[in-house]
Amino acid sequence: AGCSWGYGPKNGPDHWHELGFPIAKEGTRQSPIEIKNAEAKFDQNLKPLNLSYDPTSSKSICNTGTTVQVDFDDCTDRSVLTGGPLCGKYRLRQLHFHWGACDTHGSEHVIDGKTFAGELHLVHWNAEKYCEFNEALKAPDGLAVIAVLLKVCEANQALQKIVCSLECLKSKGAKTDFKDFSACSLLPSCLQYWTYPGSLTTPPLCECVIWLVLKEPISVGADQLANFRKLEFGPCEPMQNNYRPPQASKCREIRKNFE
Ligand SMILES: COc1ccc(C[C@H]2SC(=O)NC2=O)c(OC)c1
Ligand SMILES: [Zn+2]
Repeated sequence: AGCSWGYGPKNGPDHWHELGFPIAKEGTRQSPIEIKNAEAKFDQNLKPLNLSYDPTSSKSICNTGTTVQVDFDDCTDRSVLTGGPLCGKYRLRQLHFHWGACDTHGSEHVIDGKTFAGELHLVHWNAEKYCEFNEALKAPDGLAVIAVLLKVCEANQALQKIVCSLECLKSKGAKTDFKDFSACSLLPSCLQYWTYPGSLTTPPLCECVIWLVLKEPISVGADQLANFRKLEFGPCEPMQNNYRPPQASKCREIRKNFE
């Protein structure tokens, strides 16, 4: 088997199509994209996002080798997302981050030409319509991912519990208990969003995601973000720039629930 995908010069986003994921090049709804606010259409029928997260549903936090990820118990409807453009109940499965080598870039979505220092993804799947996550991956409405942009300014108290756990997650595969974490504490106060049909932003790049990109970023302290960069992809390879750049919009409609 060829070298596995990653974010390096030989196995990064520009190579994913030749590493077994042709959809990277041939797909019609690949993510992330650049969001141009003026071209997004206000849709009065878009409902507010309705999040009901049970903090006791958080289980563990791990270094996946490409990001740091908090996993939740998604066997029942303990933490769910409804509303927005969504039909049905989407269960929170995991949250993870993307960030840069420096504070000027690192986000996956780009807003009117502006890149952010990083991006938080809260991954949900349509457990009302599909029996299991892997089935949802094959469906155009299988997943709903909330994207929150990270801007470097004051430290973020809600992030601190994650930042403190990073020192024991340096190596790929490291994992530790992560109980009683309130995912909603990471969200900004304003939940206005852009929404568009897209994909996973890493292989297998399935075109199964309804994206919900929040307009309001959350803050992260410069030294908090510096701690993320101490994680490793692999031995002596600092985990940074683990983001895919924007992909062709291919005339997709982006809607927003604000004027
Ligand atoms: C095999 O299933 C997968 C594989 C990868 C991811 C993670 C991707 S998708 C995203 O939004 N950001 C990422 O890094 C995933 O997430 C739902 C599901
Ligand atoms: Zn992601």
